[in-house]
Amino acid sequence: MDPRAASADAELAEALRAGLSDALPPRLGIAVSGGGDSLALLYLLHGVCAAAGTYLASVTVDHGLRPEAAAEADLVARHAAELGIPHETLKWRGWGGQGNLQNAAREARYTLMAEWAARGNLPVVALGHTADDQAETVLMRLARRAGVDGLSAMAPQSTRHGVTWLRPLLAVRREALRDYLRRRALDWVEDPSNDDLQYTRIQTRQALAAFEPLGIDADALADVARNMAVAREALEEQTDCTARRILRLDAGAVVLDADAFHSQPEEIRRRLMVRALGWITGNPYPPRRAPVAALIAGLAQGQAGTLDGCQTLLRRGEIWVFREYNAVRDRVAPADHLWDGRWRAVPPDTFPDGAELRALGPDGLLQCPDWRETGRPRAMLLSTPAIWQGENLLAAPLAGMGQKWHVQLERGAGWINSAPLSH
Ligand SMILES: Nc1ncnc2c1ncn2[C@@H]1O[C@H](COP(=O)(O)OP(=O)(O)OP(=O)(O)O)[C@@H](O)[C@H]1O
Repeated sequence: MDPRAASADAELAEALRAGLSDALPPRLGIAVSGGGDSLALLYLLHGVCAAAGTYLASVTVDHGLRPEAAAEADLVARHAAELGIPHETLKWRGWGGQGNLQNAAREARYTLMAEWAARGNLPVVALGHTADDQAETVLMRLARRAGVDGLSAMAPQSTRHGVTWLRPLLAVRREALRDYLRRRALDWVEDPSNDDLQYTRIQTRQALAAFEPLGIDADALADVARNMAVAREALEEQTDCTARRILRLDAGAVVLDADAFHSQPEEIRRRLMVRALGWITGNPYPPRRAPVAALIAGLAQGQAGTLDGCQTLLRRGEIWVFREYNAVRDRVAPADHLWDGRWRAVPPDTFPDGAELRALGPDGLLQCPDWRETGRPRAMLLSTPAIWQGENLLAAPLAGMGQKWHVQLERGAGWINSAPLSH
């Protein structure tokens, strides 16, 4: 091999090792679309895994959206066979013609691949995202006016559907991977949608080329993402520390010391509020910045507010964030089922026939003479879980009625804070 090619190969292997940072797991999966990035990763990882004694298995999802898809999956299968790597093709035929096709295909792809990984006992799966993908993601996030989190773009390691996804090529340019394949005379698939301007990612790719003369190239934007990821980690750590000091959980609500909260920097206040809302609703997507800022500004003036199915109010120097009654008033579940995605009832002995979980509401609260002794705001108690039999209130444990019943939160404090908190 000529020395320049050998040194390009060595550089790539080194970049991959740096991208893997941690030791390889004993069993690793790899998702290969047949495109240049993931095919090069297949060959690169084959070498690294063989040296490390790691078992490697590969997968391709055939979305059935293009006539060539099956042949492309076969191409990957042949490459894998050549290397002695097990390969499986998973077929997706679930497109119902509704909504955004790219999003539906991606969601289905990750679900299918996670199921494959679970079946094959592969807790970690590698993906072929490159510095170019990262840069395009940063640009697309700019269009959405992202902050530090959004501009951190894709993480080198993330968990989804119970699988750890690795992106060891995030610092490697797409072209370097194609050169690697060309040096080996290996064919890859060019996705024909690359020429199709209707997809934002493709438009972004082309816009990036226009920025290059200004020094805003893929390497620069991938660096921005890394810088933002470091800043994000510091902000999260600061949010953790602050939460441990000024936040407590009470009966499914989040309670914050108001003075301490308002003396925090704006970004920490925002993160605390977003965590509180997310812990209550279970929604992994944070609300937009502007309404969160408005909610916090309102609280500083002593005003109650609502956002994302939650309510906030200020009472005796504390900010209460809790489920909004209107968001759960129509939610009904059999008493032995989960209610509002997070509550479970525990009966004194067995569940009575026809017992249901519903919000306590104003009528129920009238039947709880001791509710004031709980120290909880009235508005908050309205949305707490109560056990009903028709119109008959059997118990409202969080409002001090029917003490033999209990209600338990399924969602642990870990959702809001790494520190153990009581509820
Ligand atoms: N059909 C597929 N089968 C297996 N793996 C795939 C498939 N499509 C994509 N991948 C994996 O995902 C990586 C990223 O692919 P691509 O950039 O096309 O996906 P995306 O949809 O743009 O991004 P993301 O999947 O992160 O949302 C590939 O390098 C490959 O590892």
